Amino acid sequence: MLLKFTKMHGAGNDFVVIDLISQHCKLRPRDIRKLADRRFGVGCDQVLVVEPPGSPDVDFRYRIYNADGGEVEQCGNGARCFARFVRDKKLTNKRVISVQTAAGVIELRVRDNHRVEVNMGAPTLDPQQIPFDAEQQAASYTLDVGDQTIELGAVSMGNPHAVTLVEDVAAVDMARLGPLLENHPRFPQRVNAGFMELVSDTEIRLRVFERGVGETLACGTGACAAVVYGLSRGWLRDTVTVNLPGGKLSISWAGPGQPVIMTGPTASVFEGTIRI
Ligand SMILES: N[C@H](CCC[C@H](N)C(=O)O)C(=O)O
Repeated sequence: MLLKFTKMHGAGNDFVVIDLISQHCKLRPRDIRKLADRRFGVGCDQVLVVEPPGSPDVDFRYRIYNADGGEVEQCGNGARCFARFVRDKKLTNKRVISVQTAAGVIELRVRDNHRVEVNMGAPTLDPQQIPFDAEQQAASYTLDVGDQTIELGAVSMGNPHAVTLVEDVAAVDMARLGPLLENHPRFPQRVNAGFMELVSDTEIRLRVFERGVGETLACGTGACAAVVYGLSRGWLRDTVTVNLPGGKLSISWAGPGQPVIMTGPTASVFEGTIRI
């Protein structure tokens, strides 16, 4: 079957976006892996699938698949690109769009110059919800990772994140530490591994080794998790600029029980069709 797609990115975190409202096909994990393959397919970090709403009180449902073919709960950069996609494709003309994801309903607000603000919902720090194996919830945890002991924060934005404070993100041995953390046995559903460097109490640098993908140029939920951890530790204020290798995101959080608000760019790069 020939499948139409749109190639997009949010701060360099790239996506193949597929409208399964006007097209009808069943995407198996091997189809996702082919779409995401940078040589045998289109190439992307995640595949985003647009579906009709499952209930009358949301505008759309969107499914998120990592490059390894696994479906995941949440994708911050993807949510922004989703909002741009459904408006570019005239599937809606709303500027405030509610979307059902596997982690719950999120609200997208389209701002000027293709920027989108996303209410990502409230973070979870309860280890059982993340999930993360720990006796009890704590401000940080120490983990044996390879031949190192690493202190990190554990946060869920609907998907699991481990955040480590470092002096210099450029010096992180991502190729070695990333996979060790992603597959650490104390994260039973694996984890996205973020490395955060403090620039000031309102600015950080961040690199993320994403579950199911590897290092990406940006990770929206990772940026949210890093700010939640940094603010919880008293290192950050309530609105933070997050500098990622692919671009900048603005993250705001008013504290426990409050939603995290992420604002950032979207880009639509090309359209195509692929034989699946
Ligand atoms: N790799 C993530 C999903 C995509 C998250 C990221 N691309 C974002 O922008 O939030 C996971 O397995 O939970």
